[in-house]
Amino acid sequence: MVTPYAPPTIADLVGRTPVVRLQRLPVDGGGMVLAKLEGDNPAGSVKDRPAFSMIAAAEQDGRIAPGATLVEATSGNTGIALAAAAAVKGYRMILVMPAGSSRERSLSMTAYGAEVVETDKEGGMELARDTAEQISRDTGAVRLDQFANPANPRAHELATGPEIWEQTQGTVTHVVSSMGTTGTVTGLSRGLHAIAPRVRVIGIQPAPGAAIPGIRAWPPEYLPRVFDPTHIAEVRTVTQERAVETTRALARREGLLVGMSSGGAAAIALEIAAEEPGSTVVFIACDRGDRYLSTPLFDTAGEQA
Ligand SMILES: Cc1ncc(COP(=O)(O)O)c(C=O)c1O
Repeated sequence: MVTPYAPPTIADLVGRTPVVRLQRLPVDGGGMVLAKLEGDNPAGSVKDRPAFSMIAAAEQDGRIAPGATLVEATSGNTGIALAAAAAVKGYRMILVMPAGSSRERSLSMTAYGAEVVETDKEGGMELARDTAEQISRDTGAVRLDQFANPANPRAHELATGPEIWEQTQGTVTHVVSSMGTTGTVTGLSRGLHAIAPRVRVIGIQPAPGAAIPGIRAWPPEYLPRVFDPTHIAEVRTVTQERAVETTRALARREGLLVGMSSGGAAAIALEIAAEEPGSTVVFIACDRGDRYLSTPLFDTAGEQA
């Protein structure tokens, strides 16, 4: 019997992102460093996985049906991913984000048909989260709440972690992931622990005062509910300077145009590989650098290449 042609949908293209080996950044006699390129997801970031997973879970629970309105607080990538997922599923999407995020981000969201509500920059993500809650109370819009929704880490537990194991043919020794909602680090550490408990998963947060889009060192009262440190070996901090420097080096010396949180994770991955000869260190490259071209991230005019 001939199998009928079944072309993939956009949801089918989420995940199975490539892994590439760094070639020119120095590891000084240490291990190998690999980047998992989450910017290759269809809406451009690691957040495509939880966006499609949270909407699918809400549909399965009967919390939403086509025509429903959804609301979410987001620093950017989740909003873009949710806007894409809501567009193809037929939901109205309201996204709440602090003012001052890169212009590409809000334009991408509105291009997908979402509505963007900007909150005061000084209030940060905490105010955006409180505002999304208020909109939900006032209008009945359904909150997906990526900070508390188990479908966020589950997407990484079921896919991102096992993918890393398979793609490295079981040689991975360390995985480095920067922490925003902490869904990626929590989920992939669970998924990897189930297969290979010896793999060390390292979370990255910004050093005090560092502004790295998408990641945060949370005050205890705002620590995301999805956070589960059980299988996270350690949390390291990265300065903004090192994150920026490494992001630029990834573009100029590796041909990898990624965002600043990816550069922060890469800096720590290089540090670990230098400490551990024979290691295979995978870092999560959360999104693509072209999402930041209107910001100073790659504005190196006058600097030495
Ligand atoms: C650029 C960027 N890096 C890292 C992260 C962190 O991912 P997670 O929320 O899974 O911790 C995010 C999350 O939105 C992000 O947008």
